[in-house]
Amino acid sequence: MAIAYPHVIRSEKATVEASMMVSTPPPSRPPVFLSQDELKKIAAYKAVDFVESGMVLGLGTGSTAKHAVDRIGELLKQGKLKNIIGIPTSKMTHEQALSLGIPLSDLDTYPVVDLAIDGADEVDPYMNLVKGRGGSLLREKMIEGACKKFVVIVDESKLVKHLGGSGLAMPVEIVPFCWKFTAEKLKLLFGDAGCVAKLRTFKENGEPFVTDNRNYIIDLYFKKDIGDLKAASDAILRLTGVVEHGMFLDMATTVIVAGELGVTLKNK
Ligand SMILES: O=C[C@H](O)[C@H](O)[C@H](O)COP(=O)(O)O
Repeated sequence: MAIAYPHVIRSEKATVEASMMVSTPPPSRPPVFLSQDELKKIAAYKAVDFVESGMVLGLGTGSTAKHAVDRIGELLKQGKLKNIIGIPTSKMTHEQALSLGIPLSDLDTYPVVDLAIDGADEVDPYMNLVKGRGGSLLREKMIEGACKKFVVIVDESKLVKHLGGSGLAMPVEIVPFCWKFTAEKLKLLFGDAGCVAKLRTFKENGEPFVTDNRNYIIDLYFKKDIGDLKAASDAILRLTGVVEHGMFLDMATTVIVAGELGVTLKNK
């Protein structure tokens, strides 16, 4: 069930409704228009409610997870959280957490993580995810795979009927050696789904995007549903040259979705 925000109006439809209200008496409290970033922040703050003092925390990467890390830093500063150990899922989050004074460690020292909070690029109805459009999928999968609880935070734009359904990238991290060869193999794996495989590059100079682990990313785009996700995952991982892919199957334990009607929590 959705937890509604009081006096919130969002979306084009709601904006029209709000503009029609001009000639009517103003409501006792004015409507609030929430941006996508504000929705991300709402989901992130809700997830931080699950954090308790003494926890070892997986710290996610991306614009949504950034709000959660900021919030954890704030609560530590206020003394409302104590003895937290953060395990960052990227160099970027590492820098952010350091700047906030969050004590950091790694999986070598803490092989079991109490809770991870992270965003996602797509979430299907079974809580399977696409991640890695920011390029951090390998460290994310290692850390989130070691968690007792993995809370995913998204705004409602991330919900899809099936993975790949947004028409946007499904990232695969590969070694740079003979990347064209690996990209071609990936494309051929999903020929039936009308797959396009593209090396991720920087728009400015066309240079390949390099991950925190010094690898490349091949972005897969599907015209059709790829079907059996477990079979797809196994097939990708069997290719020599592939390091990891961005499908996070059966890993999320909670998904928090912030939308125009409120926040929904789905647990496994
Ligand atoms: O590599 C990036 C991560 O998987 C992010 O968690 C994911 O791309 C979602 O990012 P955002 O919250 O910025 O949409």
